[in-house]
Amino acid sequence: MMAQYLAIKAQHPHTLVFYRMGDFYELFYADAEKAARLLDITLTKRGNSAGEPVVMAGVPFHSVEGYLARLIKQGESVAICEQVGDVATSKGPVERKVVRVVTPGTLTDTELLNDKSEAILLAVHQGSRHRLGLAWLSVTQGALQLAECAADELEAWVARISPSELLFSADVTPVFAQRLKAMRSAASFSLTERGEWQFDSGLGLRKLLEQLNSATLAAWNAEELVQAHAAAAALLTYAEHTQGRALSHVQSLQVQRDDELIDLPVTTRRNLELVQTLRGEDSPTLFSLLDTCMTGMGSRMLKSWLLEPRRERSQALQRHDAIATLRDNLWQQLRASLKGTSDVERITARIALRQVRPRELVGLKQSIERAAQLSTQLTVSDPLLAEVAASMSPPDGCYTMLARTIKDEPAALVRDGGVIAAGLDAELDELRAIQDNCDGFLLELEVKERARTGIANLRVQFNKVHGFYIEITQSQLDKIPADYRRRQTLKNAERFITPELKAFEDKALSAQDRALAREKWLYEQLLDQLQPHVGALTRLARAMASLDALCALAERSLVLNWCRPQFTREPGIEITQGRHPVVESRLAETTGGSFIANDTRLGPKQRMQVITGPNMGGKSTYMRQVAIICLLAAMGSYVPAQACRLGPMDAIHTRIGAADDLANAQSTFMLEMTEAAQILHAATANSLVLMDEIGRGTSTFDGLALASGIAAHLHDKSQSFTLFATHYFELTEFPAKHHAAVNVHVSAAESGTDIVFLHEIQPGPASRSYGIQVAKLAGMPTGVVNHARHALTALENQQTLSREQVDLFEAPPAAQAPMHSAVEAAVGALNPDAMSPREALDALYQLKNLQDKL
Ligand SMILES: Nc1ncnc2c1ncn2[C@@H]1O[C@H](COP(=O)(O)OP(=O)(O)OP(=O)(O)O)[C@@H](O)[C@H]1O
Repeated sequence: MMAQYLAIKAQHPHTLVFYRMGDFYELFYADAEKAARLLDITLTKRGNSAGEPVVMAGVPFHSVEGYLARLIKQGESVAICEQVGDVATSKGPVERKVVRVVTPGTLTDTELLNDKSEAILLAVHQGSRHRLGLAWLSVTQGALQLAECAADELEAWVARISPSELLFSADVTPVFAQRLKAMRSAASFSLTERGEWQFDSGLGLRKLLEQLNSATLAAWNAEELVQAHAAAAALLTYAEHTQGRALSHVQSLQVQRDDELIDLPVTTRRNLELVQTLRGEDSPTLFSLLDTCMTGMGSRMLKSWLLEPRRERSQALQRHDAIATLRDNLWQQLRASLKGTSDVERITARIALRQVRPRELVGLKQSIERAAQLSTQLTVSDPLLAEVAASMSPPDGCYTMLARTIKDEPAALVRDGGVIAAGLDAELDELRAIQDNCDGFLLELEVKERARTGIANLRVQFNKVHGFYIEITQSQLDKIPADYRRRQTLKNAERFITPELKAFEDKALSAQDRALAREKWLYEQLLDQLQPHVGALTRLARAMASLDALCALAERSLVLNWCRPQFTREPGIEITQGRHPVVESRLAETTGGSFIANDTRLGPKQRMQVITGPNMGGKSTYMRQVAIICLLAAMGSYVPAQACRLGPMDAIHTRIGAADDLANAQSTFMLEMTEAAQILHAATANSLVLMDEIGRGTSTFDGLALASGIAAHLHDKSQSFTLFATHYFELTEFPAKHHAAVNVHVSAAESGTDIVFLHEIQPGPASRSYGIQVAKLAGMPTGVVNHARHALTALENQQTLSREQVDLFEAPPAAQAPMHSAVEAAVGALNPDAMSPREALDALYQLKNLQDKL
């Protein structure tokens, strides 16, 4: 047996092998030690193999899901090795085989998956010329996605795709491998290395065509993406390897191009608390507020809309139209029908993978019935809803097939029997009848034997271990007939069997085994018959999910009093009485206070607001609310405002104070500057940029100087729509010299030495900063507050005396032409890809000459 185990283990060296032995999955040697540590289970030693005791640990098979979940959460993968041979006929150890490999990115078990998020498997191929190929999919969703990007964009892509597991080739460069590891520690996905031969673009193209059952990828615009094909090869090979079969349900492909989506960098997702709070919790976030979906698939769809808003706005417009239609009462009826529907998307994937459980099929049957009901409720002219209704008409015959085949309340597992409905199969019905007649036969036999032996308390019974028997108490033993054979002795009784009872037992037990085998066979038949419907069921699932997400948005818009946004061709952001939805609902829940709504006007002539005002005044809230409103509109939702008109948008960038990133050895200031630099490089005239107190991580002068430089760059070069909150009063002079910038401030009122926040955005700069009043509010000891007041007066007096007029915004003197500019210009003109080795050598000599002349 150990030889068999070691052969299997050799094929799965990096995976924990769960080796089935009777009612347990056993782990051996290093696997056992690791599992004992991770799962806190007992390590034992048994027997001997190659002169050493075998170290092992085991988990009971019926509770394996819980253990798997814990291991996967810790980033481990597990190969499930089952007995596939027949125990009765096997000589030596029963044949065993790895039937599937459970890994973080390829989970399909409902128990192991989070309802509201996908487990995504991503393969990254390091191609030539700094191009990377990406391919990803969620096995339970069956939608393949491809993309190619420049090498330096990988972090942003990975952050957006948010994989649970990332595959990379064994031959990537060490620097690339290092980058992947850095990303892993930031986002906690597992990294899986695969043989380089699996990242083959020819293989990828073949596999994609096979999967899509097509002769070309032209229809998907994916023909040229050779690097992505290579990634797809590794992705599909690995996914098939883990499932132990081809993924027949993966029938759709989508190519993502980086200029199609509104760029939401990692920092933006974090700072806007889209799906996680800054503390890493699931709520309160924008998503937790939005997600009132009735089904897990609806929630997942909604999340993908939120995190992947498109620049092109026709889809968002369609959703706005659909929400407008649903708001007329329809949403309530529809949600009532959606309530309690099963996760058709995941069930369908599990049908394709032949892992589906009987009760899931009952759920599917009921959901198909609901879908039919929903599509009749959806007789509206709205194009998107009409499309949803059309996709929801159930595949022909599917419902009847399920209804005829599966019992209404089947057992949890096929191996337990009691799954297939009566009346489907005559043979099964007959085998079941034999078992059902059992009770009657036993009663009859009991009466007969009592009469024959004259033993009044004689009992005929059955138990799983000993089978059928006649039980006679000690005192009556002298009355037993000659044909009674002893089966078992108890303290006060003996158990016997007779030839007649034995014959019945054989028949009944074999009927039970045969019925079970027949049920398994019929179940497999059903899975075969369901396979052709997988495509239609996937469409139905996606339609239901979209409808659920749209209904949730309609419900939110009514309950939270949101309005329909308008899109304009002209650039600009015009929000009337906008609110921050999460802060607003938190306020209502906690203090019952009402949120102060604010207007925002940004356009070509007024691109930047310099925002000042006291701490706690509401600057961050205001800036975030603008970004959230833009994002909600772009995803197709209504928005928390009275009115809203938005021009085109390509990105939302945010630089908002963050804690030290100790894991990556970056100080607060370094992080602040890195993030700001990234924004300055990426932002365009159609981007929204939020800058919150930039420069505060260093000395006042350095910080102020940097902040003014950054503001000038955003105003003059990027020309982005910018909200720039600052505590540097000097910056309120910025708008005087920059025509497209204005001062606004959050209002506060003083009463005596205290301060009252009004949270209103008003034109003009703030008059002062109220830092000391806020510290007092925060419970700072009176001594410290008095000391600070005194020190502040002294500082202010000193500054007035020595104030020299410094023009912060004066353009720097034209930088002297650097010594090597001619060399730089020549280097800039080179195109290495287009040069022959000879030309490259000549160019090198020319450069050397140039430098000598300088
Ligand atoms: N418009 C508003 N209406 C009602 N309450 C608000 C509003 N804006 C902010 N608040 C409340 O004030 C608190 C502080 O807001 P916020 O963090 O935006 O202030 P801030 O000006 O950015 O402060 P700091 O400068 O210290 O970062 C919020 O948590 C919220 O409770």
